[in-house]
This record gives sequence, C-alpha cells and structure tokens, in this order.
Amino acid sequence: MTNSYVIGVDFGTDSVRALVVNAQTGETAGTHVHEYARWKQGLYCNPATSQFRQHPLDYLEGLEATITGALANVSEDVRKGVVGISIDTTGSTPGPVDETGLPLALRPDFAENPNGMFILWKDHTANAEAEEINNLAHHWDTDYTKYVGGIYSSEWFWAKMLRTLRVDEAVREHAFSWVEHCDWMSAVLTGNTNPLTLRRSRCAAGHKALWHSEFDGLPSTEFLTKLDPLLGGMRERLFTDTFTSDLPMGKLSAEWADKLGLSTNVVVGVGAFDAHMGAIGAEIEPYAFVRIIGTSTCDILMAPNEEIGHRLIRGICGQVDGSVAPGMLGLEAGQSAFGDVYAWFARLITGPVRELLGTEAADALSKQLIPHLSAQAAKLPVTENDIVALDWINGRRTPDANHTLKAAISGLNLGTDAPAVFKALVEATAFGSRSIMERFIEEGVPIKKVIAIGGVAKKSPFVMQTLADVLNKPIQVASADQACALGAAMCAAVAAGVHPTMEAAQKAMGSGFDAEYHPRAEQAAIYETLYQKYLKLGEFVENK
Ligand SMILES: Nc1ncnc2c1ncn2[C@@H]1O[C@H](COP(=O)(O)OP(=O)(O)O)[C@@H](O)[C@H]1O
Ligand SMILES: O=C(CO)[C@@H](O)[C@@H](O)COP(=O)(O)O
Repeated sequence: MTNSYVIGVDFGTDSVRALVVNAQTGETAGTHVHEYARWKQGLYCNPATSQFRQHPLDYLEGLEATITGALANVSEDVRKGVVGISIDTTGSTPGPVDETGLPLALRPDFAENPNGMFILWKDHTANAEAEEINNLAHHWDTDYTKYVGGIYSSEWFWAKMLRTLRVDEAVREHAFSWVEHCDWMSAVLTGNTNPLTLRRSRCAAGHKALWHSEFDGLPSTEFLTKLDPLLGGMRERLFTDTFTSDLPMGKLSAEWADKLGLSTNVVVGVGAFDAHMGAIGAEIEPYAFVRIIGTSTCDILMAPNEEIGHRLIRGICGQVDGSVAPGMLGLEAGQSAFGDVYAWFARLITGPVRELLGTEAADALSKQLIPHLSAQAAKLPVTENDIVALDWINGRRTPDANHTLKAAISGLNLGTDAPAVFKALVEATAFGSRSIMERFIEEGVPIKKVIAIGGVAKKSPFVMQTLADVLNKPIQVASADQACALGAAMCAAVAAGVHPTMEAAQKAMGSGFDAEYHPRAEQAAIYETLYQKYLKLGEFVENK
C-alpha cells in the first residue's frame, strides 16, 4: 500500500508548528516551529489593560514558514503523498474582515491599528460587554448562554466584536464581517475567504459565538440589536451553518499549492481550536478529561450526546455537539493562566535584573529560573500551614467565568523565599484545576481518566506530580510532543478520506502515553486541607 501523508498545523499563543505525518502509521516525517515576529516584540499589546492583539501577517508568515519548513527535508514520495492539511488555532481569537474576507489589518489604512487585528483569546478588554451580554441573555425569552455554562466571557467572539465596534469608528465603517482565526487560516489555504461562504467551525461557533441548532444558529437579530444597534445586520453577514472537523473546507488553492510545493488536490479540513484537536491527538475517549497545559489550560471532555446532551452543565465554556468528534458532545473548561502564572513570577524576579544588570544577565537568569525554582520547591515539605495562593492572575475562566477577578497570595512572613512562593503558585494552578474537575463531577459528568498534553505537561514533572496529588487522580501524559498538531493531522486524514472516523484515525496514528503521575497519599491528604483554604481565600477575594 502506498502511504499517504497529512499535515497538521497548530497555531499556539507564541508560536505555530506544523507536522507532516504518515496517515497510516502516525510517524512524523517532518516538523517546523515558527515564532510570531511582531508578537515577540510585544507589538499591539498592553498587558496592563489586558489588550493582546496578533497581526495577521504573523499568522501568514507562520503558515508558510512552518509548512515549507516541515516539508524541507522530506523525500519526493512524501511530498507527493500529502493528501490533507488541517489547522487548529487558539480561540476565541476573532478579527474583523472586509467583504472579501481580508482582515482589516492587512489593508494599508489599518496596518498598525490593533482593532483591525485578531483579538487573542487572553485579551480581556471586553469585560463590560461580556457583562452586558450576560445581563440581557439572562432576562431574554431564550437564555442564549445556556449551552456555554450560563456565563458569557470577555474572551469570546461577541464581547470582543461589540467592544471593538464601539471604540473604533474606522473598524465600524469597514468591518463587513468577523472571522475566528481557525476559520480564516483554513479559508486562506483554499483561496475562498468570502465570509458568507467559507465553512465556519462548529467548535468555534458553538463554544464562543452562542451558535446552537436550537437557536437556528446565532442569537436572533432582536437580541443582538437590543444589545447594541451597532450589531444590526451582523447576523446575516456571519453564518447560519457550521461544520465539524471531519469535513473538508475545500482544496488547496493554486497560489498556496505553488507556495508550499504541494498539489491542488490536497484537501484542507475545517478548522477548530487547539484544545479540541489536541484532545483528538491525545486519543480522547468518552469521559476522559484531556488537559492542554501550557500558558493557560483548556480542558476537554467528550461524552455521548444521548447520555449528557440533555443536561446543562453550569459554569463551563460550553457543551457543543461535534466540537471534538462528530456525534459526541464536546465539553470545554479551563484556566486563563497556568504556565502564565509561573511566567509572571519569573518576570517579577528578572525585571529588576534586566534593568540593573542588563539583558544578558536577565536572559541567562530567565532560562534557568523556572527549572531552578521547581527543583527547590520540590524539596519543600507540604504542610497544612503553607502559603496559599489564587491562580486568577488573568481572571477566572472556569468554573464560572469572571475575568475581573485578581490573584492573591496569603500567609507570607519574613522567612518566605522565592521557592516557597513558587510552590504556592504551582499549587494554586493545581487547585484551580481541581475546582474545574469538582464542577464536572457535581454536575453529573463522571471523569474516568485524566490525560495531559502541552508544554507544561511535557516539561515539568514537579508541576505534574503536584497536580496528580491535588486532583488525587493518576495523570497520563501523551507521548506526542506536538499533540495539537498531531490531532490536526488526524483531522486532516479524516477530512481527506484516509480514515472514516476520528476514532479510526486515532487508532492508526496515535502515539500513546509516555509518563504517568500517581498521587502520593500523604501529600494528597494535606492538599485536601489546603484546597479548602484555597476555596476560602477565593470566596474572600471574590466577595470583598
Ligand atoms: N520548566 C517549566 N516548568 C513549568 N512551566 C514551564 C516550564 N517551562 C515553561 N513553562 C511554562 O510553559 C508555558 C508555555 O507552554 P506551551 O505549551 O509551551 O505554550 P503555549 O501555551 O503557547 O502553547 C509558559 O507559560 C511557561 O511559563
Ligand atoms: O481557550 C482555548 C481554546 O478554547 C485556547 O485556545 C487557549 O486557552 C490558548 O491555549 P494555549 O495556552 O496558548 O495553548
């Protein structure tokens, strides 16, 4: 049998990667990673106001660089054998586009305007708009938030669009429609970016844009214009149908086939979010809880529609038929900051070093800091009197989204040193994870196993052991270094017809697990007490 190959492209927060994978065996034939040049310089962002924007040129450059890079050293047989490409991205990361589907920032008049760019998932500039959406939805005939946990978040599509239309007259005038990053990227490869006809992802639409078949698609025009007359006509300029990622978006355009050195017969699959395709790559199965642990966490659970579909799960990021695999309910939750909590602490320490001793010293320190703090923190005993911290440094995504919340650290004294604070921060991220797990269980969704993927899961045995102790459950870490890109490749294999179902693609292409963390009974018992303290501190901060 001749082998066919598929390409999975994973657009993360800081970088994008592509994997060329044998669709029969799952073996990697080529890979390439690219960092976003403008993002790396901090352009168009202002962390103090929670503004995080990404320029579409960063994405286009990354798309070309990663695919050509991943194909650079493969044989001619492999290149000719490529039959499909699928893309995942972060989300909700929407941007305004003109009538041709061109992101406004690609027009000369918007080239430097952050409001014409993609609004990254972690941008929380639309807190007020999210609150308005919640207030209106909770008093409307149909509560449009019911399938997204009952709370709309400022990380999502409508809040970001509404806020941008309000604050920027030029965008208001020129934004014909809006697209999610995952939809635009896949559309670009097909050459059809027309916002009225490109195939929109079920995953993005259902989890972030309040799309549901029960609502005949998006919320009604009455609802949207009541929210703000600025949204008048927008429903018609968006979409009614949505598509699951087993389906093709189209075929590679002549322009991109030429750029990438591939054929125009290559199928481009419908896009989805990184976490959802990552869950496929991590061989998700019903009631497995897959945690993508990196800058943030995104937690994905999949359950048969007939078993959970009738139940509304409170405070999560949505339950969407087909957001992971067709025919299954995909449930999403997560933490707005996980590794970002550690990154913040590292910046706190390296910041003055950078100013006083220069970049070289700060960079050298920065490289070693988290591994060093982890090693030191791992030596500390776990006691009931330890420092307790909250992980809400970028607000709380779940349970019960609230991005106005802030983090806190309690229990410091003159003896507290950096490893002790770092340990408390790691525990805080684990307690945040525990509260998500508890919510699923309280709502009647059992968790049969925990699987982890993502940078932190791969890099930090200390964090993973702490997490296993706090959850008091074993955690399996998927072997794939790039589980999201591998999941995208599996989706491409189904969209291109190599495998009939996601399950079949997982079976053929999955790479299993290479580490397992087991809870340590002594620490797990102490963490029961510390978790109660975490909940109490959270209650205090939330209600003060
Ligand atoms: N050794 C480490 N231990 C714990 N966290 C780490 C370590 N190295 C990096 N991180 C964290 O990993 C996060 C990046 O995760 P990664 O999965 O690589 O990226 P992304 O979230 O963009 O996909 C950063 O927030 C960083 O603080
Ligand atoms: O929220 C989602 C998906 O719904 C993620 O895209 C978001 O957490 C970003 O993930 P990363 O931490 O950059 O991997």
